[in-house]
Amino acid sequence: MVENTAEFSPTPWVQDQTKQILETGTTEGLQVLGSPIVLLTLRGAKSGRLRYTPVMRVEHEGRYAVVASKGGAEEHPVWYHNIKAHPEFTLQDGTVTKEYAAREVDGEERAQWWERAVAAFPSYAEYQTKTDRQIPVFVLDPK
Ligand SMILES: C[C@H](OP(=O)(O)OC[C@@H](O)[C@@H](O)[C@@H](O)Cn1c2nc(=O)[nH]c(=O)c-2cc2ccc(O)cc21)C(=O)N[C@@H](CCC(=O)N[C@@H](CCC(=O)O)C(=O)O)C(=O)O
Repeated sequence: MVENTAEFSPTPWVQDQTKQILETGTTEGLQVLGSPIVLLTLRGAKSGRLRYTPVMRVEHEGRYAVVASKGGAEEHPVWYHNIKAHPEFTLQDGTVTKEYAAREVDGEERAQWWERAVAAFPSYAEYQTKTDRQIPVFVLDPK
């Protein structure tokens, strides 16, 4: 089945940022509260459809972290399940799109990447105070 595009988020502001990335060809200049973002293209856990999912840019030496914060909501974002079901996907940073393999991290490795995530987007620390849910962190290794 040839897919020429993925689906957009039903959330208007998220859809707008995604469309801006596709129209300009870059994530450059797009921010949330002053911090840069990147664009994931994930495969739905149940539908198998491709879905554009922008997240904050957390990068260190060519690897990225993706934080399933959903603003500190009580439940994980739905896309958390998409990554668990299909951990290999593309991430676009600037004009560059590459394949990564994601793995959920815990313990010392999670602590290290959580520190990097909060440095990149300080609101993550506030989101974690809003919920008893431990906000999942995925590390993306280049394929
Ligand atoms: C509303 C729902 O959203 P969600 O997946 O819960 O994700 C909520 C948000 O996290 C998501 O919009 C993020 O992109 C928001 N967001 C961030 N969200 C974060 O959690 N962390 C971030 O760092 C982050 C940064 C960010 C930056 C820019 C921006 O525009 C948005 C940003 C959604 O998109 N539902 C769709 C898709 C549902 C889906 O993926 N279905 C799966 C099944 C999933 C299952 O197994 O249940 C399928 O297709 O098979 C729908 O209802 O049609």
